[in-house]
Amino acid sequence: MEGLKPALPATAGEDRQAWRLAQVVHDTYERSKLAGFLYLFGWAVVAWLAGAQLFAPLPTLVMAMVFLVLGVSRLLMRPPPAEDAVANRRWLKRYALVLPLAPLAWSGVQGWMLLDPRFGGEVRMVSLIATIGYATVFVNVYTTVRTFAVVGATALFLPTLVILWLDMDQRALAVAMTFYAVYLVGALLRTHAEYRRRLDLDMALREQRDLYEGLSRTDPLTGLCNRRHFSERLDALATRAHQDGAGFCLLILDVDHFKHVNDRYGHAVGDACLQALADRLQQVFTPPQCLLARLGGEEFGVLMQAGEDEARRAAERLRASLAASPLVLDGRPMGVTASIGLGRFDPDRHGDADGLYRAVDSALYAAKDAGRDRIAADA
Ligand SMILES: Nc1nc2c(ncn2[C@@H]2O[C@H](COP(=O)(O)OP(=O)(O)OP(=O)(O)O)[C@@H](O)[C@H]2O)c(=O)[nH]1
Repeated sequence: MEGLKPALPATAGEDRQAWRLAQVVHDTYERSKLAGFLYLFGWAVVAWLAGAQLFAPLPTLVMAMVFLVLGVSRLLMRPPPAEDAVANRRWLKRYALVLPLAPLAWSGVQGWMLLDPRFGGEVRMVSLIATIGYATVFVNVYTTVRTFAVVGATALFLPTLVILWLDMDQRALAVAMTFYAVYLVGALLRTHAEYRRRLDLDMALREQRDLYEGLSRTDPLTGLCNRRHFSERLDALATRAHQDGAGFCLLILDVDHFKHVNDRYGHAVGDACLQALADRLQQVFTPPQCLLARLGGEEFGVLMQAGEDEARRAAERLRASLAASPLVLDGRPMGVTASIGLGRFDPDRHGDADGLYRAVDSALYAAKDAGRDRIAADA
């Protein structure tokens, strides 16, 4: 059975961290899930251009299979549920091992193409352009985690750079590629910083939304739910009761002669009294079984996922507690009593949430008429 916990306004620090982690995991997966197949495509193009399937059929096929398997393994590594921070952390660690494998394998075939004259100058040039392209994609796409981008781009670029620098005939290319590598480092730092800023902004917006959502449901004086949220939950419970017969009770509590408190001690003391009463109510009607709200003035409502007997016992506990020990305001005792109306939702009799509310309100008035400080049930 779904609990009746009130929605909390603020996002806790731990929750914030988990959200951020889940976002990084989600973005990393979405950006990279198909990129692994780019290497397979690149290899198919250069191998076909060079006719590698004719002069080295087995290595050509093996490398194609390697790129295929690495592409599929990325695709299959679906992220865990966002709320499971431990699983998300584990996923990132495992992904950090899988992600650089494809660039590393590409680096291997790139080295082969540079060192084996059968590939020819044109194919070498195409493969170098592909290497530059892959490294550029890496620093732009995997900036979700800076280490991913650094390790991937290094795996792609470094072996090629070393081979080019060692070959006296390729010095011009080596210089050009080195300049590009330096540019990539700058681009990586910038895109990573931009990604972090975007996450910060998303987080701030999410917190603002949570805050306003929380405020729109909360009574500012007592911190309990407000009438609007209470009515929504009451409607939802009544609708569900029609569907699956899940029973629940409504209690409406009204402080007796509250006007006297205000008249005698002033409005500020009256406010403190309502706050102290809200605290006392929370000791008796606890979530997730109960949802508590201030309906307005000195009137409170309780939704309780329980039968009528249990609701009546809880109401009696509250009434007895108020009678036995006064509220304490600033160290001073303040004795108040309350009248309580209660009723269990009966779809046939009440029809809908409004029907139940009217019936319980009548029970409350009956309790007032009968002398206050008592509980009356909807007949
Ligand atoms: N301090 C304070 N008083 C409030 C607030 N809202 C309503 N009240 C007061 O609550 C009192 C309600 O008075 P009545 O409706 O006559 O009810 P009562 O005096 O409790 O009498 P019974 O309900 O018949 O037992 C009024 O004096 C209102 O001014 C509030 O937010 N703070």
